[in-house]
Amino acid sequence: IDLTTTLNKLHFKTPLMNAAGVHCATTTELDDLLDSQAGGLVTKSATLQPRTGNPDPRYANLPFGSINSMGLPNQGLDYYLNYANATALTHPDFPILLSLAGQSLAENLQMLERIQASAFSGLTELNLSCPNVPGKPQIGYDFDQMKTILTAVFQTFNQPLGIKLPPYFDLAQFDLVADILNQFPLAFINTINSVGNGLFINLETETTVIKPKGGFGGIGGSYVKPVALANVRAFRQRLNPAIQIIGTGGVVSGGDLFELILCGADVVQIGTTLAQEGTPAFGRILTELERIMAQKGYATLADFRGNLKTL
Ligand SMILES: C=Cc1c(C(=O)O)[nH]c(=O)[nH]c1=O
Repeated sequence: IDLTTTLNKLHFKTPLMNAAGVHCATTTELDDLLDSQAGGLVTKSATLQPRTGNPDPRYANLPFGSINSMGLPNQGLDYYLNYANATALTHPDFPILLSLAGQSLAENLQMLERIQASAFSGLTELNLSCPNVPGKPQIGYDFDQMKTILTAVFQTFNQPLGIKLPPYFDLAQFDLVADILNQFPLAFINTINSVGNGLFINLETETTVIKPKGGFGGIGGSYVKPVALANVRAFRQRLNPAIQIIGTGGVVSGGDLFELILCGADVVQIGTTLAQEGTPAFGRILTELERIMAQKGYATLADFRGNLKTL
């Protein structure tokens, strides 16, 4: 069984990695990912300066997933850029993605210029879908702003770039967003980010379970797998084949991983499952995938990638 895959110029030994924001905010967490069976890693979405984020409790595990309103806590771009450049020396072939979530176009352009001026040779993921910074609407739902940002970004940045998208729930929106994205030389899209602004209640105490934003937060885990499958499938059907897809959302088992690849994902990320199970989740899920591939007679991921059949 050959589990290798590529994303732009990066070669992945396995198609599974962390989702930005989970187990990737500090060098300790990032080194943990390096030593795991993950095929690559992505750093916590960065802003130019460090941020402490929203007040606790800002994350909760739920019966079928998780809710979070972290508020973009991170160590600042230079911390992650330095980690990426140091790791490239010790692990030259390990794929590293830098995630950015600037709070303005100017901040995103400043960060891209700093990355471009550095020795960084990995992939950059521009997060257009953070649902948890109070007062900041998700760029991914403002199509004019998304177009403006992508135009400016591609005038500034000449390294491979992908974007992290929020989930969409309407076929006309898939058409509209894909039409915008197909106008740009994107290396990849990553879909989906958490399903924004859900609410979970503690029935006993009649309270919310997280503090920020009155308890509203991004939903992840099994709850969102049908949404992730649909978004990967819809964009694979609509996007220029040169734009690859990272599939994220609701992956708990090897079967879930298989399904996202069947919808067209080139690489798959886990967030909630990694938060709950730790890095052993990578080996468990990959072993389950290999068993399914062997049972079905598939030797490589390309044997079934994107081959979902309809009735
Ligand atoms: C970058 C901020 C994000 C956050 C956050 O830091 O609150 N949570 C998410 O579920 N997705 C995000 O994109």
